[in-house]
Amino acid sequence: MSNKHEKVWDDCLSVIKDNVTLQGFKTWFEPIKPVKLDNNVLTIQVPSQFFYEWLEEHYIHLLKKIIRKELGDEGRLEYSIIMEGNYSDSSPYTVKIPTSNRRAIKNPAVQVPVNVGSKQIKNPFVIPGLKKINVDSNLKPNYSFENLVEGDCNRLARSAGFAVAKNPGGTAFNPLLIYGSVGLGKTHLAQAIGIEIKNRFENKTVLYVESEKFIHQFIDAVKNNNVNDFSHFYQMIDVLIIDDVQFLAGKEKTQDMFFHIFNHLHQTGKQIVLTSDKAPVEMLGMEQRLLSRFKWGLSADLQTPSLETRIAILEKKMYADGIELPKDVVEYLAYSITTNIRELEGALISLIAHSSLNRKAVTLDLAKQMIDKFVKNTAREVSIDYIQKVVCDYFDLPIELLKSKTRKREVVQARQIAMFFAKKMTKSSLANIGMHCGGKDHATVLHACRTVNNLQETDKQFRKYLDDLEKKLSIQ
Ligand SMILES: Nc1ncnc2c1ncn2[C@@H]1O[C@H](COP(=O)(O)OP(=O)(O)OP(=O)(O)O)[C@@H](O)[C@H]1O
Repeated sequence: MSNKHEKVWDDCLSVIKDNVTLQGFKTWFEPIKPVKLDNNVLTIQVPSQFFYEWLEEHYIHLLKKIIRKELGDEGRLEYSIIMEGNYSDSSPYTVKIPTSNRRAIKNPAVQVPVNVGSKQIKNPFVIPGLKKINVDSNLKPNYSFENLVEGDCNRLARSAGFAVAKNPGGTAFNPLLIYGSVGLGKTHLAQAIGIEIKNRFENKTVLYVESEKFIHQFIDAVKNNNVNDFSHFYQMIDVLIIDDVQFLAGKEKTQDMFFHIFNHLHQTGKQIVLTSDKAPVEMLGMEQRLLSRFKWGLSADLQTPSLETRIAILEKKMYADGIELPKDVVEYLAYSITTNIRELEGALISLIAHSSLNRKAVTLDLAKQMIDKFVKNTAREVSIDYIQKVVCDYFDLPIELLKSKTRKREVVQARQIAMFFAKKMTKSSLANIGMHCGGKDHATVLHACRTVNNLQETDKQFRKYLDDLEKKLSIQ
């Protein structure tokens, strides 16, 4: 016949089983051993301090309820924690904390002495680094799939991400590596996957972590002899999202640890999502065995968005924030900032802030002043598209005509002017300019530039057109 403490714990387990997922039960309750029952205090033995913290963070209410039910209002629970590397040792240390004492965990400054044989340990609840991990809370609700505008630039990565979210760990895209240059939406997409998984599979543990944080947690774990807890923690995750994995380059020990975590997760059918600013082939300082694993799944890149996608992103953002702006301002922003969506959003925000602080309406002129300052330090030139748009607006012509092969006089002149400014204000080759302007060759562009130069010397009205247009196009 089992002892009283075993019987009580058995009864507790049968209630717990009905209230947690099977996976949660296996992971967090099966390893627990009841130790004793004294004066309505049930002591249970848990495999590590981290394990104890986890129970307190995630199952406190359930445990309290059950203990009260089993042992009455005076019932309490105490943990006996097995020290690191001592799993089956019979000399665990006991944390004399009832389940209701959460202060010790929430506030690391609280000193709680714990007896370990004759030694006193202070702050047994603080596992530097690990303390800061808050599973599931690292997902920002705004970074959802709904808010991620789809375009040619991200179609593959986005749909692979969505497939992963529908079936985490169950597709060939494991790991899913999303790469691309700065500010193109890697974090947004990686988080969208996490959010979608949480929406679809409530019980899955999703963790988003920046690689730098992972590195620091690991360093702290080494310093504090908590490496087992660290790896145990990461091996429990169902969906591990590591952002900016390129920062692991050159960090051999961390890569080693990550390699083991990766293998464990992959073998147990867990999903891994990685982001990087480089393709795997370009990641110098990364161990070969890790690189080859990165290539097991799918590497999908994010490209710079097209003009239409940039406009759609701005419109989505404005809609979400309840902002309305004149169409030409939105277009100007999208035309001006081409390679970084974060900058594009930043420009929009500064513009709105500036206009509301100074109580000025947002006009194209204001946008120009602001944006030109905003992107001063980034390599920037007006695009051929923008020049064509401004020229067509000025002459009130549809842009399609300018891009067509028509030889109507007024269209030819506008086209030549657009070519002239494109040559003057962009680094595009003559051939490229020609291609944008009705599929002309480089000689036609050269001819256009000469014609415009000649006309501005001889025709006053024509020179006025050029001055007006130059002002509109100018970057201060
Ligand atoms: N397709 C998109 N639709 C809507 N917003 C987007 C899109 N792509 C990026 N963004 C927005 O652009 C901003 C920058 O994106 P994010 O931080 O994900 O870029 P990143 O590639 O991770 O950058 P970094 O390389 O600096 O880490 C975010 O506010 C994000 O919401």
